[in-house]
Amino acid sequence: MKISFLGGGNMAAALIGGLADKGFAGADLQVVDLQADNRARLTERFGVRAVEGADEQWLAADVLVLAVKPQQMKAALAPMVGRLGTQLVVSIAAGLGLDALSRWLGGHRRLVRAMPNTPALIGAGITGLYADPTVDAAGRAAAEQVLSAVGGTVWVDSEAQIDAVTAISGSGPAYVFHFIEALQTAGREFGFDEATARRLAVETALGAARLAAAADEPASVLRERVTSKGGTTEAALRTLASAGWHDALVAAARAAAARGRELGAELGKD
Ligand SMILES: NC(=O)C1=CN([C@@H]2O[C@H](COP(=O)(O)OP(=O)(O)OC[C@H]3O[C@@H](n4cnc5c(N)ncnc54)[C@H](O)[C@@H]3O)[C@@H](O)[C@H]2O)C=CC1
Ligand SMILES: O=C(O)[C@@H]1CCC=N1
Repeated sequence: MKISFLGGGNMAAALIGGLADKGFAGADLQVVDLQADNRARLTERFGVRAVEGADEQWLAADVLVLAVKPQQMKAALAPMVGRLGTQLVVSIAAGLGLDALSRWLGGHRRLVRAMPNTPALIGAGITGLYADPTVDAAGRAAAEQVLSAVGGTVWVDSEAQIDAVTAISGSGPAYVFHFIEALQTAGREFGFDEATARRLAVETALGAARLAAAADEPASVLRERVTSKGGTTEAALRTLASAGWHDALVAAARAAAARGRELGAELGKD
């Protein structure tokens, strides 16, 4: 399978790194990026061909991955109109709907929306996928193969659910990093040096996430098991409850989903 990337930024580099780890040869991967330094970095690291604009060789791939920012997408797709054949096009852009992408590609419908996340950089991503109903099983399998190079994959039942995936796992690493930042702040306040505060916070997040992944019980049961009656955790959780922490996170995810829909509506009307 030959894969070409439109945009060679953070997410494209993570995907290319994952594919290289899975045994994809540099010769089967290509990138278009406007920035010379991004092109040079990707060629040097992974041996991929990187060009400034979509030429025939770049287009002659089985899968084209759209990895530019949503605001850059329409202009980036314009040079491709009328030049696509049977390629599967996989967009990882937040918000942008299949109808807008298809229109900007001159009516191409062999399209999949995917929403990965930055842990893809270390092969620990999770990606939501939704295919245009016209995409066949082979097309779905190809999209899944690309994204599973960097972690798990989940197919969703409706396109709207891609905005929900964006809100939970696409943006989610930022919520977790914020949580780590807060625990680190507390660690520093207690007098630990930066490295120790960081280690205590990060290992806690990592260990708890691994335990949650391995356990049969829901997270609520695992939480209760940490919480001794009249103990320290109870005091901490009472403070979180009075600060509305749980509801704030749910509201944050709702805001992310709403922003995804808004981006789609704003940009997709062109
Ligand atoms: N950063 C994240 O956590 C996630 C991002 N996404 C989506 O991935 C997409 C890419 O995001 P990042 O990699 O973070 O952005 P980025 O800004 O790192 O990469 C975009 C790249 O596209 C290039 N570019 C811009 N216009 C171009 C054009 N007309 N032709 C060719 N190349 C062009 C830029 O030079 C840049 O290198 C976005 O649509 C975003 O919504 C999806 C999941 C997670
Ligand atoms: O913030 C964003 O719009 C992108 C999509 C998911 C994560 N980052």
